[in-house]
Formats: sequence, structure tokens, C-alpha cells
Amino acid sequence: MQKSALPLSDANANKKREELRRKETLVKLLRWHFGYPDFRDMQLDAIQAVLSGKDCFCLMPTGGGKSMCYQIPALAKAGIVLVVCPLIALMENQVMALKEKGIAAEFLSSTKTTDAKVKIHEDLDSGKPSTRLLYVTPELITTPGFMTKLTKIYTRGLLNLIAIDEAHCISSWGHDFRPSYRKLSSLRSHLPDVPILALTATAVPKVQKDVVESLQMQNPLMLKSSFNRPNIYYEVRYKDLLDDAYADLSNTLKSLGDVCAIVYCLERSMCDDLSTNLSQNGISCAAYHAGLNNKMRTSVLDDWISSKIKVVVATVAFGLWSSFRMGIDRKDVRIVCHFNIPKSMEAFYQESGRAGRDQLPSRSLLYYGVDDRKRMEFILRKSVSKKSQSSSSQEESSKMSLIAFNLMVEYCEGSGCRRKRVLESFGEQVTASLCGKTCDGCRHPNLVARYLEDLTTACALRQKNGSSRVFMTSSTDAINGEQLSEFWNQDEEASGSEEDISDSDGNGNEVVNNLTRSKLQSKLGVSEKLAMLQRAEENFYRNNNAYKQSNKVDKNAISDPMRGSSRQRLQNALKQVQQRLDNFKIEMETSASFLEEECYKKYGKVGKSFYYSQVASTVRWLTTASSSELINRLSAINASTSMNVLSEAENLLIPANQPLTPAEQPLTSPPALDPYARDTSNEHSGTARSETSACVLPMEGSFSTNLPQIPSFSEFVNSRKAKGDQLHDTKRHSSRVEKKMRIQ
Ligand SMILES: Nc1ncnc2c1ncn2[C@@H]1O[C@H](COP(=O)(O)OP(=O)(O)OP(=O)(O)O)[C@@H](O)[C@H]1O
Ligand SMILES: [Mg+2]
Repeated sequence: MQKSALPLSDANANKKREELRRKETLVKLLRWHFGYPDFRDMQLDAIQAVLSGKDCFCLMPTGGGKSMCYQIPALAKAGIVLVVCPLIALMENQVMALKEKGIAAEFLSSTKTTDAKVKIHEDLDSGKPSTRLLYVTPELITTPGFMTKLTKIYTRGLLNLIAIDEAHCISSWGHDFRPSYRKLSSLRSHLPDVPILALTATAVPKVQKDVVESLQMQNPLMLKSSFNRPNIYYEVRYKDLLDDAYADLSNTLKSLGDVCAIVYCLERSMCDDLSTNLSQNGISCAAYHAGLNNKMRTSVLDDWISSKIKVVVATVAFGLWSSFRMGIDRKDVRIVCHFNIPKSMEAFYQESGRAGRDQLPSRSLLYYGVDDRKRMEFILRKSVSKKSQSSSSQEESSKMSLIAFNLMVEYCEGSGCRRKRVLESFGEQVTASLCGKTCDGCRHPNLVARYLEDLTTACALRQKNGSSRVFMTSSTDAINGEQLSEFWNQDEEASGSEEDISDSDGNGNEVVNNLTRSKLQSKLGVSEKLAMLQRAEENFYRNNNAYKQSNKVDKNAISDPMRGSSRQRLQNALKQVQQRLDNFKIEMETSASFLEEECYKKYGKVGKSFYYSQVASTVRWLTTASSSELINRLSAINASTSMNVLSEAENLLIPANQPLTPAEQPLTSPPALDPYARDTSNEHSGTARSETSACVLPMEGSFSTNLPQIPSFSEFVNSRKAKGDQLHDTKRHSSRVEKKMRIQ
């Protein structure tokens, strides 16, 4: 006998009704807790999959709302959702936001006090935990102590879901590989029935496969949204065609008004330098890099999130787990600038993806320089040759990084739609019409084509002129390991980052021990770092002499506009000094020229980076030196420059046909002795003429100046240390104004 169709369709209808009811419940949760009217894109699919016990791989664009895919399940079912997160700052950020909404979320990390940890553990052990979301680092999860705890929760049937955020970190093919993520593969064997949700915004097919296999995901629902971020306008500017990239950036930020922004740099020195420059131009700004201690970094992050500062200039580096790179959810970032070319399209996408998470129009602006490109190539090649001495798979992954970098170069050096290039690098085939003129390539194709032509011409011309190092290539070729570390301290960046991510197994005693240990290590680290920087500096001085002797470098590498802008920066710093010194008389222009000339004399032949760095050092010195040091130095400059004016005026009285005496012959080559030289003997009194630059030469015999030196890096550090000790010993009271300047 045939079965009636009626009960079956009834069953179908019931199933549909049930599905609808469940969906409505989930939407109600979303509205109630987060105030959003509806789910975005594939959020609901991911949520329903994991609630039904299925594994799910979720690839959604940056800012797409991936967090919601595990936050809603945590509210829909009693029990705990475990979230694995790569950064402590990121966990703090999310937990704080959830707590503000009245959602019971906690995180376990070494930054928590023992008391706070004990409370969380008591709750987890209670059999009826109130915690709904528990955020942990991958390091903690794989410790035996914590795994035992998880197993206990699991056997009580209270572990509902394991969410792995930034899951691309698991793959060594990915751009942010983190070895501790690899160990998460043990989760499946320890906790076999708990659904796993892997979330990422940046995974090419190879990485996706690696993630699924490593986590031993079972027939996961693969959800992949488009990578497209339609609200971001993409643009590239060419440093080599700009007079002053600093000024360009500053003007761009100013033109946008008081908006929230992130600027990414390659090196710490540039990060500090750029941040100082932007601040001097009235932009509310701070630097963020691994050279700052934890407290400073947290304070910058907090100030930025709470809008106390608008612009953060952050470094990006291999293995630097900067909070400004991934996950941090500040919605209204209106512009993300890359001041140096990123190492890959994934990194670029991740970083530029910090913009416009509120879906409102935003911008990605990349400053491309041929120097930067060559420097990055050098760094990547260097890491290839280093790694090729280890294993062949590492070698392969390093070679891949060079290939990945080439895509980034094509993004900058190619014409046409930039958006299309971004999407194609993730394997997404689109037509340029998708862009709708929201990139410079589509909106101003002729202009971009002209820029590229100019860039090619400029490069060809320089090469034709036989300039040995128009760009950074030859200078980077000449950089040895130690010098490289001064520019680009990968190990140091990585160790700095450890402070953000390290963790224990959550046991109170161990936390205390670890804290003490890590404090000792970081203490040791600082002196080691200083020793290393001093070595690098000494090395530089040695090599600088070699440079001078071989005389191979191009004298024109630092352009006049560049020098002009340095003079302007110094002048701005001098204005601050003048205010600080109660309007002490300073010849602004001449003093700025004098100081710039000193920087140029010292590093002009070596290259832009060293020169910039010395200008930054001088600015730093101007803002941190004591009043007496400043007055001594500036009086001496004033005196020597005014004597020079006098000498020029007197020269005018010499009849044109009268031969100059040897002492009056203009100097044709730079003075032999470097005014910044590390020898601190009082060299200026008797031989002042040969030791100062031609343009500020005081008249022999008529005036003898004694110019206090601007210290080199190590002298600066040591003198500050000595001053600190002295202050500590004598508890001497320093003036309020001076203190304020030092804090800056
Ligand atoms: N359905 C929704 N409607 C409106 N806004 C939402 C929705 N879901 C999430 N959001 C908001 O979108 C913003 C970005 O979400 P989230 O931080 O989860 O992004 P993400 O996908 O994790 O990005 P990233 O890859 O950069 O970490 C958050 O402010 C979040 O509250
Ligand atoms: Mg996220």
C-alpha cells in the first residue's frame, strides 16, 4: 500500500516552521543584545551550523562580523563557548565590549591578577558556570593543566563550541603563521564531539585546506564570502614623485578633519619620526611599536580606542602581533595609510581592513617608494638565504613570501583597477565594473598612467646617470646583519610581541612565577637590546668611514626639498624650545639650517634613512634636553652664525681682485672632523674652523665657540640613564615645564 503524501508534507512544513522559529529566536538575541536589526551575509548560516553540532569554516572579509558567529551561539545555549584568540589586547577589547552589554565573558591571560583568575576558575569548576564566552590564547589551551580543565567541562556537557579566531595563523602558508596555533590540532582528539568554528578574513585556498586539515575538522560547512570591501577607496601615491611624503601625509590627514586613522610603517625609527612630525603639524597622534613597554603600548591603544588620540603610527613586521593589525574593532577608522609597502597582499588586506568597519566610506592610501620596495626585497631575500640553511619547507615558504611580495608590487606599479588586483590575489575573479570607480586606477586612469610613466622615466634617468645608489638597493646590500638589526630588528619585534601573547596554564602560582620570570627576562632584554643597538651604532660608524673612503655613494640621494622639509621640522622643534625657555632668543632659520647641515654632513652621503634618523635624533634632543644644555648649545649656534654673518659682511669689503689669504679660502670639501663624533674631548676651541661647516665658520681668532654636542643614540640613552640615577639618588626637584617635555 502506498503511503499518504500528507503526513510527509506536514513533516516538511513542521520542519520549516521550526527552522523559522529558531531563526526568529536568533534574530531576537541579536537585536536584544547587540541592537542590530538583522544578520549580515553568512552569519546566520555559520551560527545555525555550529548550533546543530557541525564544524564550520568561515571566511568573511575584514570587519564582516565574524565574532558574531560565536557570540550568538554562546547566548543561544547554556554552557560555554571557548574562543581562541591570538592577542591579549584583542581578547580584552572583545571581553570589555561584551561585558558592557551585560554578557558574561571572561579571558584568561598572564595579564590578569591571581585573584581574578581564581574567580574565573572557581566559576568554571562550579558545574554551573555563569561564564558564556571564555577567551584564551593558543599557548594556554595546549598546556596540560588547562586541557584537563577543559576536559572536565566537556565531560559535564558544558562545552558547546570551540571558535578559532584568525585561524589563518595555523598555516605556515599564511602570512601570520604562529607555531602555537599548530598545536590546536590536539583539540579534536581531546574533545571529539565539540563543533569547531574556524574564522578568518585572509586565507587563500591552500591556507583554507591547511586550516581544515590541521584542526581535523569533520566535513565542515565551508562558508566563503567575497573579500570585497566596497566601502574602501584604494589609492597609491608615489613617494619618488612627491617632494615631501611626510608633508603629503600630514596634509591628507588634515584635509579629512579630525578623523580616526592608522598609519603603518616598516621601521620603528620612521614610526617615531613620522609621529613626531604629524604631532608637530597639529595632528593628535602617537607611535606604537615593540620598542615601547607594555604599559605604554596599552596606554596608546586605550587612548586611541577612546578617541583621546586620533592617529596611531604603528610598525608592521614579521611576527609582530600588533593590536593594530588584526581584530581590534574600532569602527570609525576613516583612513588607513601604509607609509611603506606591505610584505604581501594578505598583510595589506588585513591592515587596510581596519578602515570602515562601520561600513561607511573610508580610504586605503599606500605610499609606494622604489627604495622601500628594494628594501623589502632585500629583507625577504635575506630571510630566504637564512632559512635555506635550515629546512627545505622553510626555504619554500620563504620563496613564497617573495612571490607574494611581487603581487603587492604589481598592485602598486600596475595600472587598472586596484580593487580587482586585491580580489584576484585571493583567487576571486571579478570585472573592473564591480569597483564603480572606487579606486584611483578606475577614477583617474590617465593620471595614474602618467604617474607610472614619470616613475619609470625617473628610475631610468637615474640609472643612466650612473648613480650607484639612487634607491636603497645598494645601501641595503651593504647592510650587514647588525646594521640590519638597527633598521629592522625582527627578533626584537618578535620578543616584544611575546609580551602580548605569552601565557601560562592559568594556575595562580605559576602565573606569579611566570610574571617574575618575564619581568627578569624583559629587564635582561632591555640591556641586551641597548648593547645590540650600541654595537649597531659602532658598526655604523666603522662602515660610515668605509663609505667615506670608498666614496661610492651618490651625493644627490637627498634632495633639496627633503632638506628643506628637515629644516622646517627643526624650526618647528626650535619654536617649541623657545616657548619652553621663556622666549629665549633663537635665530630660527639660521639655527635650523645649522642643525640640518650637521645632519646632512654626517649622513648625507650614507643615505636618506640615516639622514632622516639623525634629523629625528636632533628633534628628539631638542625636545628632551635640559634647559641649560639647550641654552648652551643654542647660544653657541647663535654666536657662531652671527659671527659668520659678520664675516660675510666683512668679505664684501674685500676688493674683488684682491687674492684671498689661505685662511680665507673657501672650504671645498667637508670638514674632516664630524661634530657629532663620539670623541667627546673639547675639540672645538682651538680648531674650531676645521670642525664646523663652511657656512657657519666663525672668524679665526676673533671668536672661539664651544659647541655642546647633540649626543649619539647610545650617549643619549646612557646620559638619560645616568640622569635618572642621579635624580633618583638626590631626589632633586626639576622644573614642571621640563618634566612635561620629558614625558612627551
Ligand atoms: N549583523 C550585524 N549588523 C551590524 N553590525 C554588525 C553585525 N554583525 C557584526 N557587526 C559589527 O561589525 C563590526 C565588525 O565585526 P567583527 O569585529 O566581528 O569583524 P571581523 O569579521 O571579526 O573582522 P576582522 O577580520 O577585521 O577581525 C563590529 O563592530 C560588529 O559589532
Ligand atoms: Mg575579528
